[in-house]
Amino acid sequence: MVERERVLSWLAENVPDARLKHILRVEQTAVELAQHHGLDVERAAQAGLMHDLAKYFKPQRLLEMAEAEGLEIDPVEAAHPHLLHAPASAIVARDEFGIEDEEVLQAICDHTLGRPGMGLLSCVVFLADSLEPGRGENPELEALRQSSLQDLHQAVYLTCDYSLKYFLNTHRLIHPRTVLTRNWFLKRSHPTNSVITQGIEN
Ligand SMILES: Nc1ncnc2c1ncn2[C@@H]1O[C@H](COP(=O)(O)OP(=O)(O)O)[C@@H](O)[C@H]1O
Repeated sequence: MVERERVLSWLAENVPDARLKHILRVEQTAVELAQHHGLDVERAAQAGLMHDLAKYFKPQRLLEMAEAEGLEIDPVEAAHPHLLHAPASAIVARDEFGIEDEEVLQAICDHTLGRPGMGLLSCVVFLADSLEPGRGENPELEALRQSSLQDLHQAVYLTCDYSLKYFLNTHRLIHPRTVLTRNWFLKRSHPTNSVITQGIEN
């Protein structure tokens, strides 16, 4: 088990204070969600604490790490290497802190874009990152927080919808994996609803 103190002192050197506070809120939110849903609290805390290790790495460094790891780089990642901070954080967790738990590493890797079929620990960290209290208070966020307590799968696609609306409204490039994640969890949540799963034909 990695010493939390060692991760915290590494973070203090590598991310600004405001980000450290966000990270601690993500850790706490991930713990609460894991407790609520009967998941492994220790692993949720570990992934939450380490999800943004590489958040402040420079674009060139992120690209080099992704290439060295043999990761496929999507055109949106090539345009915005910052998106690679998620897989890069998993690499740091493994190489700097010796994390070997594949589920923890995967949850760190998928915290920004999700992934179709991702496991419940990944869902918890993905949701904790988007919904931790510092993300603000508005009726939509409050509804997402409620949803995350009721049904993790539903909360994932609703949170993707929330992010996608923001990206559309602000005219940003959208990484296709957010759409794939959203569709997978939407279908998973409504398997028999043909309007949702097949589209509206008329
Ligand atoms: N699906 C996506 N497509 C394009 N950009 C995205 C997508 N998801 C997140 N981003 C962008 O990537 C950056 C990192 O996202 P995130 O890890 O959620 O950041 P933060 O924790 O700083 O809010 C942000 O600048 C965000 O706008």
